[in-house]
Amino acid sequence: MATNLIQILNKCASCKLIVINKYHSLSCNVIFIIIIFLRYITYRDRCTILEMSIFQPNVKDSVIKGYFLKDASKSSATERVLGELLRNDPVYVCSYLCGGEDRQWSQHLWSNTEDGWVEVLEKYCVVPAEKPVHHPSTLSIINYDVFYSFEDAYKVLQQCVDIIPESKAVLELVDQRLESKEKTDFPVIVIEGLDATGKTTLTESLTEALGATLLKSPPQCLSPWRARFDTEPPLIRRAFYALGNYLTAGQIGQEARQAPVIVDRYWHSTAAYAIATAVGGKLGNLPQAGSEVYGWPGDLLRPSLVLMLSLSSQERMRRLQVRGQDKTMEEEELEANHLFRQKVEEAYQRIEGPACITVDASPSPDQVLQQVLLLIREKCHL
Ligand SMILES: Nc1ncnc2c1ncn2[C@@H]1O[C@H](COP(=O)(O)OP(=O)(O)OP(=O)(O)O)[C@@H](O)[C@H]1O
Ligand SMILES: Nc1ccn([C@H]2C[C@H](O)[C@@H](COP(=O)(O)O)O2)c(=O)n1
Repeated sequence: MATNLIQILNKCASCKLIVINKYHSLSCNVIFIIIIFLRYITYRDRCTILEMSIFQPNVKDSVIKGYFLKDASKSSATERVLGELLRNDPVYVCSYLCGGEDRQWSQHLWSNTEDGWVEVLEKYCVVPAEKPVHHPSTLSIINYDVFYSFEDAYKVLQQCVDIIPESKAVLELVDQRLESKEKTDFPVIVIEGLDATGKTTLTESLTEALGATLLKSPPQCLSPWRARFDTEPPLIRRAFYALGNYLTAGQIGQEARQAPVIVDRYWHSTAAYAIATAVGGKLGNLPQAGSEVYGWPGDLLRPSLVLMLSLSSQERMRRLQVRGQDKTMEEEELEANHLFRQKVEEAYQRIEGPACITVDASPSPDQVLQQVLLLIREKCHL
């Protein structure tokens, strides 16, 4: 990362300013103001803004997300206005200067005093560093992209009530959720997979074949708010889906007293999409198999069996075209980004407690059904 910073700095010609803010700790209002302001000055003064993170190599939760602002103007207006905006908020502000005979870059920390932002005397040299073992995006997945307890996801939506009024309605529904026991009387079978792999087709035929109850995550009762939360940043969006799983878990607990339950998407989807989105770049950047990010939340009902439908990308694309429905943003991303699709599938396969079993979804609907019924009979003794 330090190398990246140096590469960026070396392309800079004059004094630069970096604003790093900790997304978790800043109120969303402040973040929006900063973004609007940055867009405004970018437009006016030809500043460049890059998303940026700082982190200690291989140290968990050390990633701090922020912005790198490359300010081409000679005036100090940018610093002044930013100083005003950030007066009362816990942000780190640093500037980078290139100087001396060796033209070395140095980092200068800024401090928020009664007289405004002032540079502290201490300064640090910017030097290249070894490539870290863990990709920085994997150091802050927990409780930012993936939530491992009801409480952690709930807290996020609670903090959003002022800026996203819909959160209140979601929290009210979640407050009335049914409690689920650890063990269910009848088997609970989850069907997972990328879009258009045949989940709806299979879950419907399975439900009929087994005389089961069909449930979904997120559950139907969250539908009015789903599109709203889909436009939010990952922290909020993923907390919404995490809470959806707890609502579905309550329904599973209730329904599995009377009959087997089939579930169309559950925790594997929530975690796999979130991890694949959070991890930038290549497949190898995913946290290694066995990492705690692939663990199951301790307080979420565990299904008896999780099956992941897998298809070649050509056949999946063909089915998407035949279906011809509107695509969600993430579906579009899947089409455009083969790498992302691979990362989602790989993350699915690494999730544990229970792990998913991959099913070849390319045969005819009836053949897939028969194959899955065999697996269910073998694993769940149904
Ligand atoms: N085994 C199959 N062989 C051929 N076509 C199939 C098969 N299963 C489903 N399809 C077709 O592929 C399309 C996508 O299937 P389906 O809607 O069941 O997928 P899905 O995984 O539920 O998608 P999404 O997650 O986007 O809702 C549909 O047009 C469906 O009729
Ligand atoms: N339990 C779930 C279900 C869905 N999601 C997210 C992951 C994708 O962004 C999208 C896919 O859903 P679909 O378009 O197939 O309805 O929803 C999740 O995070 N958790």
